[in-house]
Amino acid sequence: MGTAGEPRTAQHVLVINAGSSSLKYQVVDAASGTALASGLAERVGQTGAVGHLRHEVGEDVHERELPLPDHGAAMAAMREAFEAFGPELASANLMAVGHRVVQGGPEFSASVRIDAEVVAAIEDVSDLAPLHNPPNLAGIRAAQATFGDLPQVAVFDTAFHRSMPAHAATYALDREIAQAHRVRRYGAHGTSHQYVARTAARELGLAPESANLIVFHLGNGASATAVAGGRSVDTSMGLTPLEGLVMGTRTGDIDPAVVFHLARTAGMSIDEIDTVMNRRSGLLGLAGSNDMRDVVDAAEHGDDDARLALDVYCYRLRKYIGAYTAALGRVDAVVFTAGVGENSAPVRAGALRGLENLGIMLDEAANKSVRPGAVSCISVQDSPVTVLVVPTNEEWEIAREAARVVQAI
Ligand SMILES: Nc1ncnc2c1ncn2[C@@H]1O[C@H](COP(=O)(O)OP(=O)(O)O)[C@@H](O)[C@H]1O
Ligand SMILES: CC(=O)OP(=O)(O)O
Ligand SMILES: [Mg+2]
Repeated sequence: MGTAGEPRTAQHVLVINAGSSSLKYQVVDAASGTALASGLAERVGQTGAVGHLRHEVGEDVHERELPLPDHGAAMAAMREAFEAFGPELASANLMAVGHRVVQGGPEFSASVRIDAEVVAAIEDVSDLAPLHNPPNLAGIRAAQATFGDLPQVAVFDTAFHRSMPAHAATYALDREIAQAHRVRRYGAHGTSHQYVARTAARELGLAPESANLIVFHLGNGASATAVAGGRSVDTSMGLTPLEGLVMGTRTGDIDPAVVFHLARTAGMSIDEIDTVMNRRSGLLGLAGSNDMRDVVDAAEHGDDDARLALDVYCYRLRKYIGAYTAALGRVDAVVFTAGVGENSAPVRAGALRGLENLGIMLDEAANKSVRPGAVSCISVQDSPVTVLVVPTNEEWEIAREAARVVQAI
């Protein structure tokens, strides 16, 4: 993160990422990526829990407990924190509010200025990202009420993946049913994949239009994207962010018949199965924690459940490397990003184990000495496929998109 107190330009964007029980925010200079302030409101709308707000300006951290019954209250608390601790949030030095929106559906292939029609369209596709879009919309409404004088821009997780060819986006499901209900692969994390792909191409000395990459965004949610010539040509998340890789609490790929089986033989309702597969599975379901640090630690101390969870997680990554190598034909680099991808050497090593025949040769020492926050090359010098760790910066990408949309108007 950069420092406060730099000269004010007209490039400052307030970036909002509203999750189901949280509100993350940053004021970012779209031109430089410098974050002037950032914060996190947690336990939003959780009955019986007291909310928590953490507001950071440079080195200063301000924390506070207070009731946060909804995203409107979180937005108000954020505004109070800016008033008390800075920086000033006047429209004179803020050009836009940029919102992360996970699902843009078939409608949106690029970022847009938010108006009533856009809000209605985001609402219309909420059933395609039931865990993500409703809180994203709550964040938009709260920001409109609080910062009505500023342009608001929606930046969609799905937009980068709209370039996917039909053969990657189409499920072999009854065509009429699929069309009637807009069932196809949409993907997610596109803002991160786009930022990381561009940064990786630069690191490789390639023009973005000529880089072929396999990008792994491994956070709490996790996804892989095959990037050909700078464009997404396949991605592991599908209709919703449940498909694909093993995640903190989500199953990723699973036989859909598991749903019928649990409904018929365990008597579980669709909502119960949804909750199990989205919130109680993945690393949490296999090893008792959704935090990869706990899982690696337990595995290293001989815990068999954690060992298996780690093996399942890494094996899934290896399978996607094989699949996307076939999809791309030529791979310039495999790229790791987000919380797990940037920080976990054992996961990166596990994902790349035994792939020398695909031209992927890890430098074990470089893998173990990756500096947090820096772009690193972790393959041996003559590895045909380069392996990179690239810190993601979704907030900067959202700020750039918001600035671009506002300047184009
Ligand atoms: N040193 C580390 N080793 C392994 N995993 C880590 C480390 N630091 C963070 N993580 C993982 O990163 C995850 C969060 O990643 P992040 O990209 O911040 O996710 P999200 O944006 O989805 O909340 C945590 O759940 C944790 O498992
Ligand atoms: C789409 C998605 O999974 O997002 P997150 O990783 O923020 O949960
Ligand atoms: Mg994230």
